[in-house]
Amino acid sequence: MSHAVLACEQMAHADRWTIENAQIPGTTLMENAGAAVARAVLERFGHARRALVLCGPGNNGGDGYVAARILQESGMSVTAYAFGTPRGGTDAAIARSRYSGAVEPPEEFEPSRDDVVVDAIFGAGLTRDLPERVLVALHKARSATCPVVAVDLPSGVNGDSGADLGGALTADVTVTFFRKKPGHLLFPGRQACGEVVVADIGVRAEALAAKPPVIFENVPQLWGPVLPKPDATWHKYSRGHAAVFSGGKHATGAARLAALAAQRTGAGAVTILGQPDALDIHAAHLTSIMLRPCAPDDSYDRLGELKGCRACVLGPGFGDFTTARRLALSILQEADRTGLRLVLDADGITAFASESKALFDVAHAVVGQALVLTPHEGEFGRLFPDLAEDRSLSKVDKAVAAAARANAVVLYKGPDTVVAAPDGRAAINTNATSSLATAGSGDVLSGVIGGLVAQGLPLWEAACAAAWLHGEAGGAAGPLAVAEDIVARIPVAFGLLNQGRDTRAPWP
Ligand SMILES: NC(=O)C1=CN([C@@H]2O[C@H](COP(=O)(O)OP(=O)(O)OC[C@H]3O[C@@H](n4cnc5c(N)ncnc54)[C@H](OP(=O)(O)O)[C@@H]3O)[C@@H](O)[C@H]2O)[C@@H](O)CC1
Ligand SMILES: Nc1ncnc2c1ncn2[C@@H]1O[C@H](COP(=O)(O)OP(=O)(O)O)[C@@H](O)[C@H]1O
Ligand SMILES: [K+]
Repeated sequence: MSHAVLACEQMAHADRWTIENAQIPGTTLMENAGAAVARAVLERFGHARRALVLCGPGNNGGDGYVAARILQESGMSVTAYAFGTPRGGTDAAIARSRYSGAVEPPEEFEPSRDDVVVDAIFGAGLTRDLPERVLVALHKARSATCPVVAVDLPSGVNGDSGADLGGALTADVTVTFFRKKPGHLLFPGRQACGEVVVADIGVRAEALAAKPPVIFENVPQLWGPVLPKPDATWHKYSRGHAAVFSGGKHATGAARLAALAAQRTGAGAVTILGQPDALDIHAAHLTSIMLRPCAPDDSYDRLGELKGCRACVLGPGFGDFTTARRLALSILQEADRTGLRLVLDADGITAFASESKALFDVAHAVVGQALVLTPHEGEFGRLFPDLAEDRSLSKVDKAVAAAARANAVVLYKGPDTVVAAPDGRAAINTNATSSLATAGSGDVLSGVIGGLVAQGLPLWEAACAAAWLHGEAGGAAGPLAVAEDIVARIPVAFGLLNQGRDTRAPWP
């Protein structure tokens, strides 16, 4: 199955391309779409007393009328409810005319618990808030607590952003066509969709050749091929050396979590840099991680003394904004010479809240890329306030714009983490669990990224892989996981990949 995700506009283009170039009529695509919806209803809710099909005026409603016809032919008791009339001559009007069963006005819609509701009011063509009569019907369906099958998207969910324009139902199943859209993966859309079934309706993949997709669901196919492969000639430094900057003596835990995570991710050597009193605390907790003193006014050249160090993590528990800015800027200024890459997280991001231009300027001066930013919602707003506030942008749009502005890979955290690259690629992570919502979990993630970058992974792939592994480890650690448990499960997550046992995301 393809893991490309299409914007609604790209989907409409693929539909048109298929109709024009593959000579497949729009009515055939609609037949196939409606048949896929009917199949989902029959497979899951074929025992329902009645199928009540809510049909809008556009092609989404057209799919609904096709499904209504097929459900009726299969012996179910079916009633359609018309929310507007398809324009004459459209595919939807043809679908409407081929359905010979009952069509009632919305006011007649009275669902009960034993029914199944098919929501085919609006899909990709949703342009404005839902009209009152639609809201009333959706409210009735919600109150009836009957199962809901949504066509393409629950009506009210924006296919590009996942925003709920108001009142969308929470479906049990959403049947979409050809490829997923961002709205299926971004919250709150993801929650409204329930299980997402992607149906092949005959739309041709060649339709995407001229402009290949740049948004993906974050699955191992994206980055599996660049994961480090064991090599018999390895030594610890050639495997990859990562450095983590520690906070002061009362804030050492975050750096320790990041360092342990980098180590569990496969970095052959990990060093924590910090002030001597902080290192004393680390020394009491750590064995195989190296410690190296580094005073606030030390030149960053100390990093140059770290053999083969390719990645450093700056920010978790760091506390000192002035030093964070000085270190980050000097690491980036020297990045072309040293090859060192910077994962800037937490306090390292906040340190640039009112001085982001200085960071972006040095990041742009690097040949290639040297910076990964890992903001959560609050940190994102500190670095990119205008993007954060722009309600016309989806989370993917925001992350992509931020990545281009900062010349950085931006991993925008949350239950629907988006990883964007300056060239416009974006992956939406779906392999995560709410057990990751625990203090220190983000520190673990920055360490996983640092560990993968230290092993030579390109930055976007490293961040995507890290989001996936972090989610997998969090899942393995269970609902009451604490950050230490997530670190401990990273090898389990890796093992799953290496053994190709992950059935949700087939290994290439
Ligand atoms: N060949 C294809 O393309 C295929 C497409 N397929 C299916 O088509 C769906 C997309 O179809 P679509 O473009 O017709 O949009 P759709 O979601 O039905 O809504 C448009 C209608 O609703 C109206 N309207 C919108 N918002 C409104 C609001 N808030 N309140 C009130 N009215 C509102 C809008 O009116 P207008 O804005 O023009 O005034 C227009 O009349 C897609 O999701 C998939 O299910 C499949 O069959 C496979 C083949
Ligand atoms: N409900 C959730 N579902 C999935 N992932 C989550 C959820 N809540 C938080 N996360 C993930 O957990 C991590 C939390 O990071 P962060 O907010 O920086 O925490 P901390 O600063 O305490 O380490 C992020 O990777 C985020 O994407
Ligand atoms: K719908």
